[in-house]
Amino acid sequence: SSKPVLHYFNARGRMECIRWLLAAAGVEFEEKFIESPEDLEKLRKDGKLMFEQVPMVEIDGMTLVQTRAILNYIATKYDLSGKDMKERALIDMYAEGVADLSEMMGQLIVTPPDQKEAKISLIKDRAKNRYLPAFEKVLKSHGQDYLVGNRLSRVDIHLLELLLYVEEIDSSLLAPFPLLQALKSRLSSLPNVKKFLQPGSQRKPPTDEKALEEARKAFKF
Ligand SMILES: N[C@@H](CCC(=O)N[C@@H](CS(=O)(=O)O)C(=O)NCC(=O)O)C(=O)O
Repeated sequence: SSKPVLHYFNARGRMECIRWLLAAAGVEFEEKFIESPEDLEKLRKDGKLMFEQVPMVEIDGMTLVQTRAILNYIATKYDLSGKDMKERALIDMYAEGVADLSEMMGQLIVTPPDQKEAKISLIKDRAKNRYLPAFEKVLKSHGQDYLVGNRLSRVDIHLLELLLYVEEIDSSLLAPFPLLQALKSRLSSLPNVKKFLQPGSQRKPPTDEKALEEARKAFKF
């Protein structure tokens, strides 16, 4: 089928931002879930995983791995990476900031219980005092509806995804940031995003111990 095919386990992990970007671009995609070590081994043996790892996306005749490379390809293809070099530089800069906080949050699920509390308070501190203020300031600086170039780009989608994760941890964290709250509701009502936010879409729930167990089984970590 001409639809992209996403290979990953049935959870958020590193693939969720790719699901978000495709959905926001209005691109239908298929998913092949890795549910056992054999599933992963087969992909490896078939030479589909350049670094023996997933996420892997089959798109336009290519077998892409490396999350950022996949995101870059999708963003460029669907005109979500700015109109020129300077917009692209801002988009990349902001997207890396989103990725840094997302990475901290993504590690929570594999943080030993005795370190979880400390990790959560560090994440809340970074969100409240470093990352969210930085994005609020960008919106305040230009008064536009999107972070870059006054039109939708990949970083709006990445930030929306992050804001939802921040709220999952502590819904009061967005309270000091009215422009981020407004961005969140504007983006959430874009038709493609609204659809992805509905129950029954390919958006994944928070990773619970069960999903982690599944991944551990398949990845033997
Ligand atoms: N830099 C890679 C890292 C990918 C990665 O570490 N994948 C893990 C799975 S997960 O961390 O995304 O859940 C993997 O395949 N691990 C198996 C292995 O490295 O042998 C990316 O961004 O895609």
